[in-house]
Amino acid sequence: SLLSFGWYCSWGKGISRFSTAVASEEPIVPPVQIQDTQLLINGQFVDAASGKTFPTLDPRTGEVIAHVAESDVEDVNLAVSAARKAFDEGPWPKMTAYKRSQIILRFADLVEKHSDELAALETWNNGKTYEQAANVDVPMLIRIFRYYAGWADKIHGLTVPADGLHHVQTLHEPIGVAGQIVPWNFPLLIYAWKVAPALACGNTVVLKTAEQTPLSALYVSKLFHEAGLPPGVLNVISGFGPTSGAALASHMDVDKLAFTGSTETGKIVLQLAAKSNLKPVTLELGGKSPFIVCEDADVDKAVELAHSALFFNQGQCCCAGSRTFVHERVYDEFVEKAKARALKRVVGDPFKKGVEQGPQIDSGQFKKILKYIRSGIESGATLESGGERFGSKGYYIQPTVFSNVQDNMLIAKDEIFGPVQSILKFKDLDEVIQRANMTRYGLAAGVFTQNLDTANTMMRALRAGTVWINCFDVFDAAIPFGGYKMSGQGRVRGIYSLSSYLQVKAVVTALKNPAWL
Ligand SMILES: NC(=O)c1ccc[n+]([C@@H]2O[C@H](COP(=O)([O-])OP(=O)(O)OC[C@H]3O[C@@H](n4cnc5c(N)ncnc54)[C@H](O)[C@@H]3O)[C@@H](O)[C@H]2O)c1
Repeated sequence: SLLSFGWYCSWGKGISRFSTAVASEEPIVPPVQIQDTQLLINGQFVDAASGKTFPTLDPRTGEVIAHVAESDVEDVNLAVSAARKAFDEGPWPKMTAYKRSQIILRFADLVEKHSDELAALETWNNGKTYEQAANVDVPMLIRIFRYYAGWADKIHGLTVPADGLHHVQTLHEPIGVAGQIVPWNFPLLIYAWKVAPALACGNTVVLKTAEQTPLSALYVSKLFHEAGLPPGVLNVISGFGPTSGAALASHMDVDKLAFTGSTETGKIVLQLAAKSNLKPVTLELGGKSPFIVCEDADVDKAVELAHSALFFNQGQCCCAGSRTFVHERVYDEFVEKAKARALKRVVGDPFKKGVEQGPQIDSGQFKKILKYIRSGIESGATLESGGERFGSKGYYIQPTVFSNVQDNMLIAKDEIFGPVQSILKFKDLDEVIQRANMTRYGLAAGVFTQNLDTANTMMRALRAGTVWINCFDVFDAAIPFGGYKMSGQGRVRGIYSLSSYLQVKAVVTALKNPAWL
């Protein structure tokens, strides 16, 4: 399907020229019309109650793509009451699980049909490469919805052998209205991680998109209604965190809150939930994940994986392998090759075939990343490649590699969320385990070794929600994902996500004659 876009290959020939000059070329015109810019409440697209809108920008240029309705407290109230009514009175939680799963499957089929447009919209609004949006983000969204559609009719309780004259059973019921707040780095993928399990379990949803990337969630949610989703079951609002997001987190009629974003905002929403109705909260937050290359690792493979572990999605991944620990025996070779690989990385218009890296999401992130790069230089790390903006337009940053990074430098401690690789040297396993764990985060870790004993030790010793061994960024629908420590609470994906969208009700019935229990 990539080749079906004539424009996609129209720049022709070599991609090498793009690695030096993006600014001199006009951005490729995305092959998609923007239709949905209002709030989706109770199955209808509506303006914000205030009539306010805000611009959503193209990260390639900083120019306005569209003006989008800006929700605030009043709109959140409307969306929550639509979701409440759909839960309390509507058909969704009461229909057979099989029927729910059929609607979700129909939705996945519709997304598949529209996947080219959807990928283009995601690239336009986010800056990620079209190749990634089309081959990773959209197919994964489809896969996640099909996976949870499969769960819908396999959720059931237990019969419990309690002491005494009682028949005891548990009912696994939907929790009610789920409030969901998502970030901008994987707008569609994180939408899927949140919406799919919530709906499969029979809940209703109010989802607030990130202010940088409101468009793709509106597009797919319209398709959901075409697939037969009853009105009010899935409400999608665009808007800002401190207004709309905070109103959702503190709403008395929201029964559960799921948040993905920064650790700082995670703390805020947890407080808002506690101060209002004590709604349970799941949090997927930031990370500073170690990627550990042991002395026996295949260096070429490790270089390539370490490169993609950090630079994938412009370095804007919560689980980015942002501390590359390399054993001293292979360190020099690794640094040379990591630098060479970064210098080869193709930066340019994300719609162009062969481009590996597009722009960062916005000017705030762009400036923050450049500041961290300056801090790396000032604190004495060795700048091996990159270090500056790329081109003169938009939010592109050169693939940047630092070696000689020390644990106490800011670039080794803070989540940079950009294309900046920090390479640190280590001597032995106990030392690297201790240093890898010396962080407030605990989202993921990568280990590169051919020694089974080393792998077994590391997988147990590393305090992280995911340990990838000789691989990285494997995001299957069935694999649970979440953080230790300040990287979050709870898990998304897989069977583990279901429990955060279910209540367990114990039903105890007195028995007259226990003989047949
Ligand atoms: N662990 C994961 O699965 C995962 C996945 C993706 C991103 N992330 C993290 O997300 C962060 C990047 O995303 P971001 O910059 O959009 O994060 P952010 O915390 O600034 O924003 C995330 C969402 O929270 C909303 N928000 C902001 N302030 C709020 C408030 N006071 N009340 C309620 N909602 C509020 C925003 O509008 C947005 O929708 C990174 O730290 C990254 O590691 C984590």
